[in-house]
Amino acid sequence: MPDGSSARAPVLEVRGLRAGYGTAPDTIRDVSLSIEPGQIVGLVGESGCGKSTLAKVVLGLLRPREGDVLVDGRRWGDRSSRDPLRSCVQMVFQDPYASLNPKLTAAETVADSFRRWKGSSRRDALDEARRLLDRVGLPRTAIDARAERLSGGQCQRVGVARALACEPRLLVADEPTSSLDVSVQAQILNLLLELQEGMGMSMLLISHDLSVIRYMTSEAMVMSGGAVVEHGSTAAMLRQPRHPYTRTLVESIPGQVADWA
Ligand SMILES: Nc1ncnc2c1ncn2[C@@H]1O[C@H](COP(=O)(O)OP(=O)(O)OP(=O)(O)O)[C@@H](O)[C@H]1O
Repeated sequence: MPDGSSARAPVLEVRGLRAGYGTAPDTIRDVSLSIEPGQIVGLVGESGCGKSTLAKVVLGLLRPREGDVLVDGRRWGDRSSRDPLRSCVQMVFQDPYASLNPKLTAAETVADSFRRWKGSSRRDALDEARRLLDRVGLPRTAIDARAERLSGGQCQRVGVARALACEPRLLVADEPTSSLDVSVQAQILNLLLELQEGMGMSMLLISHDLSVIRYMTSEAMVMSGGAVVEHGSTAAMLRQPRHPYTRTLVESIPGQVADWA
């Protein structure tokens, strides 16, 4: 390209997005962002500012009122369940217990994904699931245990493996560690980093915890009241927040900011 920039399309491009529920006013407005291949972008903001709403639009679960969502340069418009783009964007949920069927084993849960997205036979899907669960660090003894018997961290590893079964281009992780014990949070964040590096996957990481955003991302955006109020280098944003809301956010955790300085 003449300007020397990469010829590869961003994995996710969101332009001028406006979205909301029913007849209520817009929940999010004028949201634009771009995520390059292999990049993790952080999204932070107060409760109710519209982070999950943006995630729903990116996942194709909520139709935007205005604007475009492109995945790998292709319009994310048709919400048909057969749309191959659906498999390109996967989600890791906040509450790993609630997101799994408690009666299915870890292997059965992930095998379901292989059958659904790759059309694998039951036996092949279980083999593939066991290999993937091993890769995400689930202990062998837990692979054939029902989800209801697993710890929160183990359930989240199953949730991650389930999302990875279709080799997504983009993982949307909505508060993936906020319901886990502090001791387990770092393990799951490191797992996500390892997988992102190993698979070249991109990630939109949603968190209200600035230390998580700091640890995981080099670029982040801050939302407030449904709009993006700051967007840029994570380190610069934490050192010198420009928007009053970002300043409030950073100042509310003085101990952590001092550690990062
Ligand atoms: N299904 C829905 N129907 C109607 N309103 C909704 C729906 N889901 C969310 N909202 C509203 O949209 C606004 C934004 O919610 P959203 O879940 O996107 O915020 P959030 O930033 O993810 O919050 P949190 O950090 O608490 O998860 C809130 O006022 C919420 O009540």
